[in-house]
Amino acid sequence: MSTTTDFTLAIEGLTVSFDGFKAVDDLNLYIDKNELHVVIGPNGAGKTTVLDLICGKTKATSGSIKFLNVELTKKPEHEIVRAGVGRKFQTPSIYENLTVLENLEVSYPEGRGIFGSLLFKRTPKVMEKIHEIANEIMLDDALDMPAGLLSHGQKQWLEIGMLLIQDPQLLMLDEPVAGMSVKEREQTAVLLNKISQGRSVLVIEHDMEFVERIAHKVTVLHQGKILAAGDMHKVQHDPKVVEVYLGH
Ligand SMILES: Nc1ncnc2c1ncn2[C@@H]1O[C@H](COP(=O)(O)OP(=O)(O)OP(=O)(O)O)[C@@H](O)[C@H]1O
Repeated sequence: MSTTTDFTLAIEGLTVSFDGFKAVDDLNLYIDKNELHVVIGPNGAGKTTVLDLICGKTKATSGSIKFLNVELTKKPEHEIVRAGVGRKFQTPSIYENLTVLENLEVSYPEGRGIFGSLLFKRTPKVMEKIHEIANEIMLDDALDMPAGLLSHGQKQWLEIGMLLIQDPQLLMLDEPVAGMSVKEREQTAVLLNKISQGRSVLVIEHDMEFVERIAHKVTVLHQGKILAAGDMHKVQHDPKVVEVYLGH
């Protein structure tokens, strides 16, 4: 049996109040290495707030977030990123005027962002990593293309690549397939499956067909609390989940 210390992410008793309103209320959530965990739930359930708490954008009122056994709740956002937590927001934040290759290059840990990259050397090690990631995100044929010309789905993959190149141990994605075509959704499912190998992935998603394809475990949030948790089959057939979420 796993103990708390074996988990990549162990959240216990996590609570945040906004003017007395508990957006997240005494949450416990554990994610293993190689696990792709999906959080679902109705609008306003607290899903985005959980990601905000993990990445340090919002500070917890009480409770604990342990990442690889290190307490995150008191750390500033940049230290949490450096510790190995990557987060992708819904709208991609890529550099549209730079090529795919340059976008990956500026995201390389020693690239130090867009200004540092002026002094940055394209060593064989860096180029190898860029090609490896480009291949993984299905953009190896588009390396010299300005990112602004990519399709919506490809822009999302590029941003995932920009996180992967930093080799995070926990990757968090907020509605990764919103606005994607059917084919892009299928390709994204394969991609997420691949990138969960060797790390932990936490996804917020509303598209249940997609959740069914990717989730190893599902947590259903409702009014800041866990309504149900377990594998997809279990939560899908939970009468409480059907009542507040899936039945609508
Ligand atoms: N900084 C904040 N100040 C005040 N209230 C907030 C703040 N952040 C979130 N909330 C409230 O907390 C609740 C949970 O919001 P959250 O965005 O986490 O829900 P969600 O499950 O992600 O919803 P959706 O599916 O619509 O994105 C909402 O009622 C929201 O208005």
